[in-house]
Amino acid sequence: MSNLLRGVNLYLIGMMGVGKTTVGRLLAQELGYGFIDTDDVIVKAAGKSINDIFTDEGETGFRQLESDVLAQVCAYTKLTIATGGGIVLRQENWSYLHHGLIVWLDCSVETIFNRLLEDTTRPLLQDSNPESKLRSLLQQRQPLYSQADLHITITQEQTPEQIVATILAAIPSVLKTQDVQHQN
Ligand SMILES: Nc1ncnc2c1ncn2[C@@H]1O[C@H](COP(=O)(O)OP(=O)(O)OP(=O)(O)O)[C@@H](O)[C@H]1O
Ligand SMILES: O=C(O)C1=C[C@@H](O)[C@@H](O)[C@H](O)C1
Ligand SMILES: [Mg+2]
Repeated sequence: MSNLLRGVNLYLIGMMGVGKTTVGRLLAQELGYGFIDTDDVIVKAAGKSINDIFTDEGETGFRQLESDVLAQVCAYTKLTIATGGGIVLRQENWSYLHHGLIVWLDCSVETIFNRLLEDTTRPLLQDSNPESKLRSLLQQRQPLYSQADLHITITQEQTPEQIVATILAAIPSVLKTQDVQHQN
């Protein structure tokens, strides 16, 4: 599989909890690519948790760190990059994302809500009504996520391995479109 993308980076975007980190790690193995998670890089660089970054520097401070990390990461090749759920919010980030192939992982709010019920590491979900917060975030972000090259809809039952197989099977169709575009 290592030749499938010819070294072009693959960016996973989508709502928090959809599985970008989980799927991205496996996908990188299948592609023979390195794996990077922008949230992890931010936490290491800042020396504190995402919750603490939001508390100390606000969402604006976090988004700046996120853009800085993305700008650095996109200088490399042969990477699968799991992004944070809000990476799509800043327009400048799109110029970095478009260096690679962008895959939107999409699933229902119910699935995300069930997965993150006990999880306190997503500051934007520390809300009196996290399910409604998820719905409004998705409504706001859907037009942005839909700018991805590939839209992969996943069901609650699909395993990470099955999702990886679905993505790998869909990649050639997108590459063909891009090749055709280059010829025109
Ligand atoms: N296909 C799956 N089936 C069952 N559980 C899953 C699946 N994918 C991810 N999970 C679980 O859902 C939770 C969230 O997954 P993950 O951290 O990969 O999401 P994410 O998209 O990276 O979220 P964030 O944007 O917050 O980083 C984790 O507990 C993970 O184990
Ligand atoms: O959806 C979001 O805005 C976020 C998702 C996570 O990946 C983290 O980047 C952070 O919790 C913010
Ligand atoms: Mg993640």
